[in-house]
Amino acid sequence: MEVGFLGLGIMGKAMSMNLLRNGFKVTVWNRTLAKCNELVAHGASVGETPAAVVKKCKITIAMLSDPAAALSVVFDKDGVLEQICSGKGYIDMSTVDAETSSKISEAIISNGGHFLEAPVSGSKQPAETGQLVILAAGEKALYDEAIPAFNVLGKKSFFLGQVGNGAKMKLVVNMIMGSMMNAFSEGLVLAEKCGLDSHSLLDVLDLGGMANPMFRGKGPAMLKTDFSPAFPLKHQQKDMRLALSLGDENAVSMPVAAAANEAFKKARSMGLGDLDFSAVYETVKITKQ
Ligand SMILES: NC(=O)C1=CN([C@@H]2O[C@H](COP(=O)(O)OP(=O)(O)OC[C@H]3O[C@@H](n4cnc5c(N)ncnc54)[C@H](OP(=O)(O)O)[C@@H]3O)[C@@H](O)[C@H]2O)C=CC1
Ligand SMILES: O=CC(=O)O
Repeated sequence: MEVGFLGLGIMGKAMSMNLLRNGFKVTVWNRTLAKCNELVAHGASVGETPAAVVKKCKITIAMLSDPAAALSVVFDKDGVLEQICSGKGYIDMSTVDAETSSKISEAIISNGGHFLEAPVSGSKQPAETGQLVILAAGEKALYDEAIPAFNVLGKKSFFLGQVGNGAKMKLVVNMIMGSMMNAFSEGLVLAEKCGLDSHSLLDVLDLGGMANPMFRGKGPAMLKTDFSPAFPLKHQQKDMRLALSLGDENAVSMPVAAAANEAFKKARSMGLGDLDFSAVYETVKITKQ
C-alpha cells in the first residue's frame, strides 16, 4: 500500500518510519524539507509540495501542529486541495478542533475526495512502537480502507461517527491529561516542600488506584528536571485552549481545566513551550516558593 505523509515532526517522523518498517511505500513532505532526509535514508520518496504528494498517492495522511497548520497545508498554494479528486483519501491525524476538521472535510469532499479525521492518543514512544490509540471519524469507507495502516500505527482504532467526533474525543482526553499533569506537579512540589521524599510519593502513587503510565513514565524525569520533548508543552496548551472552547460551546463549567490552562500559558511565557508538557512542573515550583 502506498501512502503520502505530510508533517514530519515528533509524531509524523515516528509514524512514517513505522509505516516504512512495516512494508508501506511512503512519500513524505515536510514544510522544512530537510527533515525528509532521514526518511529517505529509510526508503521514503519525497514530494516537493503537499499537492505533489496527493497527486502521487491514493491516501495521504497529515500530522501537523495545530489548526493553522492543518488549514494551510490543505488550502494554501500547492496544497492538498489542488490535487484531491475522486478516488483519493485524505486523513488528518493532527489534534485540531471540530470546526477546523469540518472545514477541511467539506473542502475535500466538494472536490470529490474522501476525508477522515483521525487524531491519536499516545505520544512519541507509542508512535515509534505502533501503540497509538486512533480516534477516527468521517467517511467509514475510507476508515475501512485505512485499517492496514492504522493497524501498524496503533494498538486500537475507534470509528466515532461523523466528522468532529474524533476531534472532540481527543480534546476531552487531552483536557483530562493536562489537568492531571498539573495536579501531579502540585503534588510533587507539595511533597518536597513539606519534607517528604518525592521518590516515595511516586512509589505510593504507583501502587494505588491512581497508578498510570503517565505518572510512572514522566515522574522520575521531572524530578531530574529532564523535560526532553515527547509531547511539546505548546501543543498541550493548544489542546487545553481548544477543549475550553468546546466547554464554552456546550456550557460546561471546567474550572480545573481553566486553571491548568493558565499554568501551561505561564509555562509558555517562561519560554518552556518547546519542552515536554511535564515542564509545567517548573511553574508550580516557582509559585510555591
Ligand atoms: N507529540 C505528541 O506526543 C503528540 C502530539 N499529538 C498532536 O500531533 C500533532 C503533531 O505533534 P508533534 O509531532 O508533536 O509536533 P511537532 O511540533 O514536533 O511537529 C509539527 C509539525 O507541523 C509542521 N508545521 C507546523 N506549522 C506548519 C505550517 N504552517 N505549515 C506546514 N507545516 C507546519 C511542522 O513542520 P516544520 O518541521 O517545518 O516545523 C512539523 O512537521 C499536533 O497536533 C499534536 O497536538 C498527538 C498525540 C501525541
Ligand atoms: O496528545 C498527546 C498524547 O500524549 O496523547
